[in-house]
Amino acid sequence: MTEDDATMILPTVSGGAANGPAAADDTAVFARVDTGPAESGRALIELDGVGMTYPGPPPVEALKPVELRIEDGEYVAIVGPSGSGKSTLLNLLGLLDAPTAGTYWLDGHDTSKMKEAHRTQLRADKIGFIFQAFHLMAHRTATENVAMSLVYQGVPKRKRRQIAREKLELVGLSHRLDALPTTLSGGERQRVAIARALAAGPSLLLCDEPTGNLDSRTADSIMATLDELHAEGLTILIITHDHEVAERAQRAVTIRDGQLREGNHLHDDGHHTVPTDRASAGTLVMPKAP
Ligand SMILES: Nc1ncnc2c1ncn2[C@@H]1O[C@H](COP(=O)(O)OP(=O)(O)OP(=O)(O)O)[C@@H](O)[C@H]1O
Repeated sequence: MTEDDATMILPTVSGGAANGPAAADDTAVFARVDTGPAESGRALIELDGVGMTYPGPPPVEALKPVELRIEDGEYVAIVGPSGSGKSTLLNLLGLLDAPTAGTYWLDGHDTSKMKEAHRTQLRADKIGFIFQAFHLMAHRTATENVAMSLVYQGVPKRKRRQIAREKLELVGLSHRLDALPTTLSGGERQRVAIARALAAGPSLLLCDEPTGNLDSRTADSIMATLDELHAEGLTILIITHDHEVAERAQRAVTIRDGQLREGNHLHDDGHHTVPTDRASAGTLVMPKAP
């Protein structure tokens, strides 16, 4: 198991604006001092005027400057049609890319002041990723796939394997510890991916269409697992265009043409709108004028 292997766990983001104007001084990581009015919870994610313009040519403003607050322990779905900016937002929230405008606070850290190495470490410490296509390493066992995610944390090999086994047991795969991904069903592969995402004890689970490759019954059981993780206190953010997946979340936010709006407005005929009074204490403010 090498660090090169570990870097393969995350897909690379091409054509983005990483290391753009947001990257600055690696030493400047400020803990945010909350001097505002008392909030009902602690913000895990705060976007302050965060925007993303791909340089092009021609330049594409994929995310207009937005404000978004997600509190620790929330379960939020971001819904939007194709091309609305979901992947752009996911890449920013997951620290896979840096915004070209605004400030992103993750768990009190101003990520826009960080250099890439620091962002990578913060990402490994705080965020677990689940992708539609699982992104498992084909020639590694389930245990190895999970254990590799801990290489960045400097966890000794023996401990990595122990944690991997524990997480695989947690998602119901104690009988498949040494299985290769090709011998697992789609649902089992996604469970390995969930175990991997949980290995480092993240604060945030970022899920990109987690059931997109699964039949409806398997999808339901994966969503039930996410429900349980949320009940145990994990903050979960799902990016999806699937209405049923979005409805399982506590709160929905719609993205359209790079702009955010509270509630599920994926089908704007009014029949599928999730009332915002289902939302928890998190707040979202309409984007500022550019
Ligand atoms: N690297 C890039 N360079 C230039 N434009 C880009 C780049 N990546 C995305 N875009 C554009 O930004 C907009 C938002 O794209 P994004 O991939 O975030 O949408 P999406 O909602 O994830 O779409 P889908 O659901 O189809 O994956 C689109 O107009 C897209 O063409």
